[in-house]
Amino acid sequence: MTAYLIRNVSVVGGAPTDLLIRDGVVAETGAGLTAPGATVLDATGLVALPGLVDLHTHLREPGREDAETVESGSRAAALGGYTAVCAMANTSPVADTAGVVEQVWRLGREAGLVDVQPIGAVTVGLAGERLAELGAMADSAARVRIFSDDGHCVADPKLMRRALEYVKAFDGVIAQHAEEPRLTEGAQMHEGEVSTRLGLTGWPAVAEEAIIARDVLLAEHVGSRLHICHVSTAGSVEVLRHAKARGVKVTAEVTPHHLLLTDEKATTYDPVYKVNPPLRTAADVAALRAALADGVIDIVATDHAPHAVEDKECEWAYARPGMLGLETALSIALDVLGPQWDLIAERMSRAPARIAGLDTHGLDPAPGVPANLTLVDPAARRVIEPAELASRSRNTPYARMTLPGRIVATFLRGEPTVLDGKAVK
Ligand SMILES: NC(=O)N[C@@H](CC(=O)O)C(=O)O
Repeated sequence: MTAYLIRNVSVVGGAPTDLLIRDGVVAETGAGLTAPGATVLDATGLVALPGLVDLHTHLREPGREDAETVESGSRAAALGGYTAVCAMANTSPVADTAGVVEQVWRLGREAGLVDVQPIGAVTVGLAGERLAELGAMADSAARVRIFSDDGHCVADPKLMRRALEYVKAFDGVIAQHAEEPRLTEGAQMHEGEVSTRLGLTGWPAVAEEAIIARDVLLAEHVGSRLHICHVSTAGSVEVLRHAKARGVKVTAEVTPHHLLLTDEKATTYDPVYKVNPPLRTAADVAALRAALADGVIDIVATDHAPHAVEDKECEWAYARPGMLGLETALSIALDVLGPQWDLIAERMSRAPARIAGLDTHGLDPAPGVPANLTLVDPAARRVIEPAELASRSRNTPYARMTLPGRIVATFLRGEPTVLDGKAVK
């Protein structure tokens, strides 16, 4: 194994120091280290963060390998500074059995670019009718701890209650896609002034808020862990604030796009801006940013949702919802939060690792810690060119935008997956 001596790096925003990486761990830190035989990287001006952890990634394999594979999504993740991603269950077949989650887990190991932690479906086929084999997925080689029907809401309150009760046995968590389906029938975008102007059927904020309110009460009642996917409204933030003040075991994520973009984008009729939940108003964006800063929202999760060209470059009504996220998330966080490195490390690495139970991730670089880390150049600016992305899909909402920050290197267990801003394999 090659040793790496990273010179003059700011660890999570601290004073510059050297980091020696050897045998998969951070072996030493301090000024002026020497290490004969080590590969030296001059990291002057760079910031080292614990490798980012994405709690919400769609890798599309099995089933839609034309849009993404475990390998292409893993490469996109590494280039985005990630060392672990949690793969959503809405594949084809659905990841609702030990066999499918083990397949995804094994493909992740073979790609070897990030740790791929499969998420299991809550209900068979995401159909919302009966519970999937949660225990078998938990006991499988993939050791599933997060369960989600993401893309669909677990709408039946009795099933949701049973799922919450069931996963307590292995400290699991139910990640809810909060969308009351009766309130979003035919919805095309956020329900509000813009949808009225465009004459498009709206997805009202209350469809999200009502499910979150119900589920925090259920989680409190049964004493279970609940996680809320892609929170998108100011009202949801208030419900979560209330629940957390009561001591409910609830965590929540926000996506980069909900921190930056608004429903005004729909006026372009460009389906790249169609996403679920939809882009909301500027007031929602402001509330989400404040909640991310004060901790009511625990983490940034990408909801990386690759889609093939034919599913995106069509009329708005026929386009699939979803946006790419892995290769741009850190830049959006930097844009929105500024160089608050400790906050970025907390919201994009430490907290998601804790929620997912990934105990070798989310640890600040320090002696003895597994060398899962990323080096960021905060001064760099880059223009997003869809054709240059590692994802198999092209549906980024940031095409040709200039964004701050660049991932220079990523290390997974001491081996570089990205060097000089390029994937190593
Ligand atoms: N977030 C999205 O817009 N899309 C997700 C699933 C979903 O939540 O609809 C996808 O899998 O494409």
